[in-house]
Amino acid sequence: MKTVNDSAFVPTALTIAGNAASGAGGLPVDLKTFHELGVYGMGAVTCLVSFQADAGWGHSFFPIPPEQILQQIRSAIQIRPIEVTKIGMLGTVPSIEATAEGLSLQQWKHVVLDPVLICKGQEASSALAVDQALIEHILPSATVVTPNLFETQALSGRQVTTLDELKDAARAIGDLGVPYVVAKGGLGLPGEDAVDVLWDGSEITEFRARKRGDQPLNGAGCTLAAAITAELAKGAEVEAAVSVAREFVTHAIDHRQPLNMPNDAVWQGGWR
Ligand SMILES: Nc1ncnc2c1ncn2[C@@H]1O[C@H](COP(=O)(O)OP(=O)(O)O)[C@@H](O)[C@H]1O
Ligand SMILES: Cc1ncc(COP(=O)(O)O)c(C=O)c1O
Repeated sequence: MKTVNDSAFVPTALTIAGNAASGAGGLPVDLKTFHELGVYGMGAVTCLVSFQADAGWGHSFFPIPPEQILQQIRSAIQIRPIEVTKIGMLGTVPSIEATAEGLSLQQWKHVVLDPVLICKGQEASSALAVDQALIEHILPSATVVTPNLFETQALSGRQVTTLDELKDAARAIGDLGVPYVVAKGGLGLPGEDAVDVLWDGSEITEFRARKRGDQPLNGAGCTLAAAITAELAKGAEVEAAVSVAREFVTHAIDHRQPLNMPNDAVWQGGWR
């Protein structure tokens, strides 16, 4: 590896995620977040997502061939040393298998899994096969997993309607073998605050922010997981990384941008 100027060297993170043409989900969100937090971002695209304005904003989903997903991961780790990766939408079972093979090419300090099962508004039944394959092939490599309320229920097999149930579900997901679980209550639990919980195998820590409005925001979940990834790439411990990421996503929500789509997009710019 060439090193020209060590003081200019910035930490690196790899995102393995889908591209949302809106710029408000997946790989573009991750790279914007990495950049804003001072991390050199690299990317392997797993699928292409676009939205059809003339068809009720339905999703159009196109998977990248599995061998190309593997090739991108191999290429990224050959180009620059990477210790930390974030996994977003994989979308299909073959894509999940290719990603697992890519992960097995080297040791990772942290693998942050945002277990995106479906896009906001997509048919819930399509999540089932993906859910099982993620548990089987990716979860064993993950050091941190960041499920939203829907994904928390899917991964834990429990209904979650209260904060106590969210904590129990986070513990249950930890029992699947993931060292750190960040279960996001977000807008889905009652109360004035959006509450997330971190389960580290022995303690629960709560992270709260006043709810900003009552509409979901495109890119909030990706931004949170990408910010955790960036902080871990800079050497933070997991709890400190989640704390910064919570502040960062709240900033991005406060700077939301309107889209010609049902929900606004978060915007990461202007952070500190
Ligand atoms: N309206 C909101 N106000 C404040 N925080 C929010 C709001 N919506 C989501 N969050 C926070 O943003 C992050 C992403 O949450 P969420 O939208 O539930 O994830 P996802 O995008 O994966 O569904 C979490 O930290 C959640 O608590
Ligand atoms: C490619 C891709 N990844 C991830 C997501 C999830 O994004 P969010 O951060 O809004 O949960 C979406 C949603 O549209 C997407 O299209």
